[in-house]
Amino acid sequence: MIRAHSVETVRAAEAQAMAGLPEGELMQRAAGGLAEVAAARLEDSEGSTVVGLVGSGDNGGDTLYAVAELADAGYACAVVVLADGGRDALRQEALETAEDAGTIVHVAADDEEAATQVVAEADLVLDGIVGIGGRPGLQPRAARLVDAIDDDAWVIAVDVASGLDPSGETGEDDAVWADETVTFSTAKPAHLLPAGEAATGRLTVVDIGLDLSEAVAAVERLDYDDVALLWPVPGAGDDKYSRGVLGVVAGSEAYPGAAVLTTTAAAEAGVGMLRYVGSPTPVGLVHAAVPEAVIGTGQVQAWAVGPGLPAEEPEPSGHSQLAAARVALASDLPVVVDAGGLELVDGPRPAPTVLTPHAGELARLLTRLGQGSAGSAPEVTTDDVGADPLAHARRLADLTGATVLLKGATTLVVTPGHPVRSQADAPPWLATAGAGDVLTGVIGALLAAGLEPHDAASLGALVHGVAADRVSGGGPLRALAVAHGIRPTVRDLLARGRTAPV
Ligand SMILES: NC(=O)C1=CN([C@@H]2O[C@H](COP(=O)(O)OP(=O)(O)OC[C@H]3O[C@@H](n4cnc5c(N)ncnc54)[C@H](O)[C@@H]3O)[C@@H](O)[C@H]2O)[C@@H](O)CC1
Ligand SMILES: Nc1ncnc2c1ncn2[C@@H]1O[C@H](COP(=O)(O)OP(=O)(O)O)[C@@H](O)[C@H]1O
Ligand SMILES: [K+]
Repeated sequence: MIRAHSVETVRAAEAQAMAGLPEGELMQRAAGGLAEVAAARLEDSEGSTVVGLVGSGDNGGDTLYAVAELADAGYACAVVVLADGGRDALRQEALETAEDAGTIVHVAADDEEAATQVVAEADLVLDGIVGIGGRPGLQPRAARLVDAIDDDAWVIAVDVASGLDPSGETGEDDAVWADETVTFSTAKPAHLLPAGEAATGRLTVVDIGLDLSEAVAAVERLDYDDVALLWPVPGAGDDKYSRGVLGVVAGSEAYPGAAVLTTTAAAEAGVGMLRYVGSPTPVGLVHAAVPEAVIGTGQVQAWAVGPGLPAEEPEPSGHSQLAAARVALASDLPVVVDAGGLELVDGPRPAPTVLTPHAGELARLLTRLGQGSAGSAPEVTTDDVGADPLAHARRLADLTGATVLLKGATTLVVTPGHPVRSQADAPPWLATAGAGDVLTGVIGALLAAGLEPHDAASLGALVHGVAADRVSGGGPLRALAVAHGIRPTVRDLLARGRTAPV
């Protein structure tokens, strides 16, 4: 699992570590790790020129010491001082170390043209303008210099791409767009959340010896090795009932295919048994596509409700299905709710619940629930959710007490009282009709097996994304192929856990 810690948590761990170390030791470790990564990238690209953009804080200090090491190693190095107050605003010791190693120093406020030219010619740029002490956005001069960076240069953000909100709460267009971020001891929330992830680029964590083992993470991301830890694997004493029965209420006369996608995905995820509740057309399709499924209601351990259910009043043949959906939602069993099922959600349920909206569904649901309780709450639009996905997912989680899985390129899983999980495993090809129905089936299978909603949702998102990536192989995919990709994906990810890491 990749963990990101808040700025406050990192600063506390830093203070604790500093108490037992000589002054400046952490910065030396950070600079050493940074220089090592930078040298490796220069070697790979056969680059020779380095420019450090240096702000007034410790992020600039890291950068100056790293540039000094690179200059010592023979690279042609310069720094551009962006701090208000020029050279005087910097740590003099760090600046002198860089200069003594042969680094050329430009002060942007004194000669912006010369600074711009040296930036434009660099093969590798170290962004040390601001780190975790940064406020969102770049000052105009910094923005102009960042604009001058050559498209072919390799841009390494030191700790956090300058201009981002380190907490990843607010998005910011005016930021350094890094190819890679070298961060220290732990990721920061901006690295894993939609607001900062794209500007972060590849994330490299350099250990500088901060102890965060007891610290609560702000954001988590499951990785491949977590599958073997979390996936429900049957034992010799299990039978189909003990492994978990999933009831699926999905598909309709209008959208019969959703029933096939959801049940196929649940079957591929290895559910103990499947019950399917629907009207005649989807029943016929499920019979043909998933002969393992038993038709009709019965005892289950969890429900998957909603893919392909009409949001409006169903055709007469769908009335008993709609009633089954309402019974499932009113039950004390775990339920994953998607698509049309979300229209039936009117507040907290007293049982484990996963709600899986995309941005538009989340906007509609928040508008409805907000207006239901306050009477005059403003409408929430899809654009509002897109601009601040995490805050809106949190709002629905707070209103319902449920786990909210907000779908997108980065899928967020928000459960009150837990660190946010953020999964970015899928290729953009997954943005295709029916892909969400597959996800619902996988999460339903995991709930039926007894996983907590937070784990079921995030593990489901991971496996769904990895399956899509395999099926795509860089090209188009269809939702049914993703459903059929779940089984080999889980098999291979489980096998990873049984062998040495590769
Ligand atoms: N906390 C830690 O554990 C460690 C931190 N280190 C480094 O120290 C950094 C944090 O250093 P600081 O606390 O000095 O903070 P920063 O270096 O991130 O920046 C703070 C300075 O930048 C100014 N500033 C903030 N936002 C700005 C903006 N948008 N435009 C222009 N100026 C802005 C502030 O007024 C302040 O003077 C980390 O990111 C990391 O690079 C490392 O040296 C080693 C260990
Ligand atoms: N740009 C993207 N990159 C990767 N995955 C994406 C992207 N956009 C959407 N997805 C994923 O594709 C799926 C789409 O689901 P959904 O919107 O519910 O479609 P449908 O309702 O047609 O099944 C979700 O799992 C979502 O996270
Ligand atoms: K930075």
